[in-house]
Amino acid sequence: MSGKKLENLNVASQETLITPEALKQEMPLSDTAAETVANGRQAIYNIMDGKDHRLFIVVGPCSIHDVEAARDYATRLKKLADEVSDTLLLVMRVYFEKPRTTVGWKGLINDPHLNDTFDIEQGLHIGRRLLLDINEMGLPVATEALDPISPQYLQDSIAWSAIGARTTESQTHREMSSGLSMAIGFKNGTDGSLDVAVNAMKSVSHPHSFLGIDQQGKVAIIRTKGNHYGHVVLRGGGGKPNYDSVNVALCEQALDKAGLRKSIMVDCSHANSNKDPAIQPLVMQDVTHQILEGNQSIQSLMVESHINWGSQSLPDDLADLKYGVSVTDACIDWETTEKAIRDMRDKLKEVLPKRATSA
Ligand SMILES: O=C[C@H](O)[C@H](O)COP(=O)(O)O
Ligand SMILES: C=C(OP(=O)(O)O)C(=O)O
Repeated sequence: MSGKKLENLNVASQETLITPEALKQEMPLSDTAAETVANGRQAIYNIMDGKDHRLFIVVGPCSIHDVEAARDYATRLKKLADEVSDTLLLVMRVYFEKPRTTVGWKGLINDPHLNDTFDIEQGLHIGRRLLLDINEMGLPVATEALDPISPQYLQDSIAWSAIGARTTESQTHREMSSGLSMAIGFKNGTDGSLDVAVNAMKSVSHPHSFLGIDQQGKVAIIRTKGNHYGHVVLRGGGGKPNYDSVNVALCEQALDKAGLRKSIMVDCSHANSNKDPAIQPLVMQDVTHQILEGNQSIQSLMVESHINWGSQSLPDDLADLKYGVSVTDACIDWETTEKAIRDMRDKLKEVLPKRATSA
């Protein structure tokens, strides 16, 4: 046997993490919270199957960095969700894992103290506590499934998941999604390509076998049944939006050709807003107009919204952080969110119950 060290040459250290089972024993879902998750998932399935006339809207901060502000936001959103529930199903965007173009803060689970200490075990605890509390309020939750291990710790409390533009083409993420227990939205690529999302939907509906971990944290072969509730998320890309009626029609054609469900989510942010939050309400208005004009395939929207407008860089002294302002992409503020959602509800209230979806 060679004495040469050949592995882990670039690994600085390794630590064993709490198991998914132990975290869930410490922080179990209450009956009320479990009901919120199950009802939220079923309502989304019903919308996608054309059995529920409502639109679902994934709305909330680009990322969660302050759990108190997230609870404040959830309390406001729950009130609004109840008010518009005859027309819109509001699901709170609770994103803990941020895919970065190059480097940057990777979210609350990876670095919960926002200071490069990467206390992932604490991040899982803080994240799970928040998910339980929001579900306890009766508000269903949406997140991005980025890390292939973390779902075993958190996905029992999630009603809808996204695969991001940077990972829709990744086999690992498609395999994982084929086993997730909720509807999954696949973003088009950052260059605007739709093919990657269409291919992801094909892949995810099939069973897969791959490496993962079980509830005891042991490496396992995971064998999945396939997920039949994949759908496309149009987020724009390559410097161009794709929420307009021409791009939506092209997307419908591509889905039709591939024999896939014609269920489209429009992401009002990212390349569809050129990352300018002021554009998001305009995208919402455009989508409303498309539905009034007879569109049948847009079943959901995504909106990046926080308590206060815009974004901030992480300051050297965290005491300088502004309350309720995103530390990743810029968001619309709460007043604008309420207004845009109420406008949408008022305009679609009579029309949606009469709409025959094509999904
Ligand atoms: O939604 C958030 C960002 O658009 C995404 O995580 C990429 O961020 P970055 O380009 O700032 O790294
Ligand atoms: C990273 C995100 O979006 P995208 O994958 O579309 O860039 C997001 O929604 O937070």
